[in-house]
Amino acid sequence: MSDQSFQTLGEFIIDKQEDFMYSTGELSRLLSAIRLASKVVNREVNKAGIANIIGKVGNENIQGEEQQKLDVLANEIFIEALSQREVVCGIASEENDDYIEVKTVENAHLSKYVVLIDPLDGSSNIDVNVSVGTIFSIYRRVTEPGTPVGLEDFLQKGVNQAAAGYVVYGSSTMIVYTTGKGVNGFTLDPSLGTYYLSHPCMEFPKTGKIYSINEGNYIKFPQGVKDYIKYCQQEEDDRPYTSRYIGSLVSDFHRNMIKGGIYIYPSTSQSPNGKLRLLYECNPMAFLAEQAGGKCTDGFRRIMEIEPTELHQRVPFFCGSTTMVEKAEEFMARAEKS
Ligand SMILES: O=P(O)(O)OC[C@H]1O[C@](O)(COP(=O)(O)O)[C@@H](O)[C@@H]1O
Ligand SMILES: [Mg+2]
Ligand SMILES: [Mg+2]
Repeated sequence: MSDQSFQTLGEFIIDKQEDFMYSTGELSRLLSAIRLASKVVNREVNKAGIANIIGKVGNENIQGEEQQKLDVLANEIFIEALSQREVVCGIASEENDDYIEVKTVENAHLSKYVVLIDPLDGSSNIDVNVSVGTIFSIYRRVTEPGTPVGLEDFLQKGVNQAAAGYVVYGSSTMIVYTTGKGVNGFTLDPSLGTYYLSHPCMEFPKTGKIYSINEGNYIKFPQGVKDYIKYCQQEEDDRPYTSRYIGSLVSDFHRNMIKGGIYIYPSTSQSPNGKLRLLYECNPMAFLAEQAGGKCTDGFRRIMEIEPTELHQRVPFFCGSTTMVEKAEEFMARAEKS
């Protein structure tokens, strides 16, 4: 089957506009801006070793993490692409302390969308040529278009997302996203610079044999997580499961969605809310997981029902094949009672 027979992402975005009765095309233009930015980041990631974009910049972001050069570059590329078009009125990013009100183009304040991004996910893997990603979450603002953007436009429950997705810069580069009508994946043909629909209607297998967790933190994990890891390693039924942990949320999630599996970043004795950020890591992945028939909780509560209180707040994260997440929750509830 030649490239031409695959639907392009551009065609798909336009076609799917009809799904929304009163569509103005604004969301389509916003998704197209993300598509463009992902190609620019892809070009930089592919030549990272020879383009002096490996290593640290020497600053810390608001999370207290040392920023990698590619964190900063990817952040600039996405903010540039989004703020040069009248598609968003506000942007929040892992790499910016506060949200940005877009004033670079005349009518940006009339836009009804805000975007939250993790411009480069899996930063610890940049220097070692292991796949990394970008994560995005899109909301309709709650304040009136034409009025100043406010924090309340960003601090919305995940259930309010208009769209969410990720880009994985791996052996091939893919965009995977949802607008609440299923999950579709598109592969970039670098020779043409075009994304093609390669993974229509992606679905999490109901169960799987892969568990993804940083076992190096084992002693700091809650008892319920320790018990679940033991369960995964027992020789019984279809177990032991296989342990796979890339250390890039996007890549671990992507593999588990295709093969069946669970990714866990729990609370630890040091960080009671774990590491991952609710608004631009957990909510978008939860929206995708649920749209693909999977499940996503903090071990007890549905991630997308959590009421956000801060832009960079963290939550424990259990995400993947429904049966596996429910089993992990069983161990969490049991440990909680004992
Ligand atoms: O090294 P750890 O503690 O296991 O953390 C790895 C996790 O942290 C992250 O790198 C956090 O994301 P960022 O790289 O965007 O900060 C996830 O992608 C990954 O799953
Ligand atoms: Mg991340
Ligand atoms: Mg990041």
